Amino acid sequence: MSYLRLEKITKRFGSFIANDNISLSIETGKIHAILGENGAGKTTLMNIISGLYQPDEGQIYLEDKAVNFASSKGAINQGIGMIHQHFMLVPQLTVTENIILGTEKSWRLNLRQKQQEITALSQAYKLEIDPSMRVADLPVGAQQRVEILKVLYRQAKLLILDEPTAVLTPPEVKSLIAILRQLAAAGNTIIFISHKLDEVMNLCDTVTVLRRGKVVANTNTKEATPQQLAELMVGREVDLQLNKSAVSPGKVVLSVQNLQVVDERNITAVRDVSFQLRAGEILGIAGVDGNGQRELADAITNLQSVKSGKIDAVKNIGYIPEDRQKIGLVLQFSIAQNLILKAFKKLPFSRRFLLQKEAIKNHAKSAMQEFDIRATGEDVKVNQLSGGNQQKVVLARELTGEPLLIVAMQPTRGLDVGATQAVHSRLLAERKRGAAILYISTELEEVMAMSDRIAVIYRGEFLDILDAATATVEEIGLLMAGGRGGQGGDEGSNNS
Ligand SMILES: Nc1ncnc2c1ncn2[C@@H]1O[C@H](COP(=O)(O)OP(=O)(O)OP(=O)(O)O)[C@@H](O)[C@H]1O
Repeated sequence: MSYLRLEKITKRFGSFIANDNISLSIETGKIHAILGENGAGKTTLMNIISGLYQPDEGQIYLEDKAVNFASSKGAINQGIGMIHQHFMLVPQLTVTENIILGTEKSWRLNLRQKQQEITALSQAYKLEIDPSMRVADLPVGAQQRVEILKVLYRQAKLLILDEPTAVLTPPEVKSLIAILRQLAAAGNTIIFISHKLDEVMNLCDTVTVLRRGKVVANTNTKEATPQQLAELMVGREVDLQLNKSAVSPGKVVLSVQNLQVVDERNITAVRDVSFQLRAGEILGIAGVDGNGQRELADAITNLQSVKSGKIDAVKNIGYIPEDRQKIGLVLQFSIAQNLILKAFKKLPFSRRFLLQKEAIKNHAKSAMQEFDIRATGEDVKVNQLSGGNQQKVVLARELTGEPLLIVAMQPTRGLDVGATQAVHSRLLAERKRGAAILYISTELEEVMAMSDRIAVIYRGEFLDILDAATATVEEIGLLMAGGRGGQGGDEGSNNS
């Protein structure tokens, strides 16, 4: 029997159709993937299933019964649990407090009893967690387990996970996959949104592919190849291979000597780091999240002061920060405004202190075309864009103006296969032009494919700098875990 069935769901934002006549059905106990390009309508559809939005047309059925949710509370009451991409936990509260938040009606709260209940629940589903810990002190993977426990505590039977692996380290991804398999085996139904085709192939039983708001395929994953799914998503042939040409490095563009940086809590985040980066070269930085990458990138781009050591860098730097919502974008501004954040005082955007509307508009139009930013117009506010399209706005701004140094931190996080491929080839073209690139990513395969040399960062230190042509996954993987082996599950020194 189908647990969830959608019939002809349509959702419009003004004249824009985000979900167009969507029908699909998921059987009880199955793991179902939703695939689609950035802006294809995946999150909108999930928001409808979880009661946050109401469809303009169409009907939702749970176990063949028609249901209508007036709010997310209504959906939760019917056993639908949404695990968001950006966690909705209160960092200052403990795991237990976060889980029971909003569910307790009684005045007399027995926290110890609740803690025991939550321990039992976490053991039943093998969701390792200490219920008395403060959420702020947990690594990202553990915070996600709290989110999952929170919906299980509310007796969710259908769990929706929106790009759950985007923020996880490889060991955390492995553990999440095991958890999801177990939840499905226990009779829960799961919807899994991801841009990573290998994860979808490995984990999911069935898949729906969306393109521009419409269903283009409903199929069993076993009956499809990653290549076919990618092509269904983007509607054309895609080349999943990178074509990297040989470039001989030029003059030194960035030189870092004995750099020490402390984080916001005054803890040393970058320790005695030294390296040089030349024009036309990509230095990859591999490492588990939270090992000083962000502080290093912020120091090089002048966003964070250094404690000691020296950075000599060119002035013209493009920075793609990790957290686009906090430092990459002004969410209340339009696409056009965000695209000129760095250059609004300059010609042609400003003349005698007057903003030049036409020039700003034309610039936005061509950037949107070049970077394939999908929106109805350049005056759309960035907070109305899908996650992937927000990332493209940052890329478009930072790569315009031929920067000599590009610091790219997780530049493809949240991007679909087509956009990821476009970013990779764009960065390789920038390298060919002579830009020096610092490519920081927790995705080992991506670092290996893009880089000329690879530095491995662990607890703020560069443990080694290897030649990408000869380095092996095993070698780098071992260094990422501290180089001494047996620490494969390390989740980093902090949870930034
Ligand atoms: N509140 C809103 N107002 C106007 N347009 C919106 C709103 N929410 C979403 N959209 C538009 O609907 C489309 C679908 O967005 P949605 O977030 O569902 O995409 P997605 O498939 O989840 O993309 P991504 O992979 O980038 O997260 C996008 O073009 C987006 O700009």
